[in-house]
Amino acid sequence: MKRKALKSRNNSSSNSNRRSKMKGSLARHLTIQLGQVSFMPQSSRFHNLLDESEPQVEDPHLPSPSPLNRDADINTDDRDFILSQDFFWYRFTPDYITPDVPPVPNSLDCNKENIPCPKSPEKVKTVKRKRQRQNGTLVSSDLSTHQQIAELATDTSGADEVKIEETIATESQRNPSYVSQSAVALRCRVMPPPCMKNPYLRDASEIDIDPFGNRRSKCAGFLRAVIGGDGLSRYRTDFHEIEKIGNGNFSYVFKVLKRIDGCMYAVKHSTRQLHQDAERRKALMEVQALAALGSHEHIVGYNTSWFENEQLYIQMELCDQSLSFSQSSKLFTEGEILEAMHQMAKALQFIHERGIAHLDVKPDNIYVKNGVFKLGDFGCATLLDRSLPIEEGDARYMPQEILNDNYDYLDKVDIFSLGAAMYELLKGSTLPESGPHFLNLREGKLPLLPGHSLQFQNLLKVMMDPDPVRRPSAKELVENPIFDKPQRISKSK
Ligand SMILES: Nc1ncnc2c1ncn2[C@@H]1O[C@H](COP(=O)(O)OP(=O)(O)OP(=O)(O)O)[C@@H](O)[C@H]1O
Ligand SMILES: [Mg+2]
Repeated sequence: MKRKALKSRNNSSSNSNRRSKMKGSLARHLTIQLGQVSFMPQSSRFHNLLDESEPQVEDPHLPSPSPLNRDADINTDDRDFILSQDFFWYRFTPDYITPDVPPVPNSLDCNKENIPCPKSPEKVKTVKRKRQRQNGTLVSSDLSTHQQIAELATDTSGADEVKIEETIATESQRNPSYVSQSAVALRCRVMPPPCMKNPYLRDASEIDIDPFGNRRSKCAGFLRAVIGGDGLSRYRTDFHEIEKIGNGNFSYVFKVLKRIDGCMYAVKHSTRQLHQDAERRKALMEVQALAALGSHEHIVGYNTSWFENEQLYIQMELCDQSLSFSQSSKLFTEGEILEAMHQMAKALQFIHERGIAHLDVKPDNIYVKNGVFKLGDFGCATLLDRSLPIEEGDARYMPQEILNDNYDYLDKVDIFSLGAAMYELLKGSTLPESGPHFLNLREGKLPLLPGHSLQFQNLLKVMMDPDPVRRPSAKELVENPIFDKPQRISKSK
């Protein structure tokens, strides 16, 4: 093991030559390993870091440098360099750190049995210390020769203390096939890139955030937040969090700006860590259902999902609000409710035709976006053929047969729930969770709602029939003549 400290830039000429050689080697190596790397001429301590973290001996496995790289060698000899932030950004995001692919063997190599397999990088012990800067030179008295030292903080003018990070690396971590551990640690300290403005969005300029604010003033907060279980956060890396827009029994939902495309999304993540495999598999069913369904106008759009810190994150289309009373400041008109019901019936027809039941249809899980209704929260979705576990949704919207563990007509469970949800919206107050009114609703006894059309109420009554067979299918519902006449959809009641 060997110990190195950051060097000042006034090195002897022999050191300088050695460094130049190393830079050439490094440039070639990084170009090969990481693809396109942009070099920006600039004096920087990043350069020193890279000097220190790379091997000094050229790797015989590496292909010869391309003419382009040779040029880079020649042109870079006399200068200091900083790898652009994009380099760290795109290449050192943890999700993208993969062992370097060993050189592709040609036909002559096929018989070689001892081509080394890439090993996973070992964990490094990281120690943070504060060091005194004296006359512009770092004091490094207490470091062993086996430690690599990287100066990680920007030296702000006038500051006489800088944070440095000492990464204690074993020789095996210095395998040139990998992104160096120091660089990965450095990635933790690099600020997020600015949020991009999407020029194709007509109202992009109205985004009410300072896209660079995160870099200017909240860096410290970001750094603290970003360091999770594995030290890095895909959520923080890829998204700028705007605000919390909802929370269910199991999840928080945030409005976020995706940095790379400049668009707004909703990201939902589980409230607690999912330690057990079974829990994770259960949680995954939601995204698997969404992904299998694909895109539909009346189903919330799904983008991607990932596990982070033992929580499942789901990126999806951002909607304006849900139909729950807690979120909407106004009561809905009968025309709006009819329209919502028609659109939800189309969503149910779509998912039932694909053999899936939602099992948690309720106003909280129906979202509105630009006047279009969308079914969301597929956390209870299951297969109609009962080949998957069944977890019933909110009891207020469940029919009697589900409460009796009869799962023969799961598609009709959704029809009952939709009827109950629409009845609730028409009535203007939440349905009971138990008691006589709860039982009456399950026996088909719906108190009449004065001021609303009988035709609509009769339809709700048949949707909530105690006998699932007598309830209409989603397809029949979509084709009900009640939706034929042009609906007057007033904005508010
Ligand atoms: N894509 C979205 N766009 C806008 N708001 C959303 C979106 N997804 C969820 N929400 C809001 O977050 C709330 C909670 O989301 P969701 O219902 O998916 O979480 P949950 O924990 O599974 O809920 P539940 O308690 O119903 O099981 C929703 O009621 C809605 O208000
Ligand atoms: Mg929900």
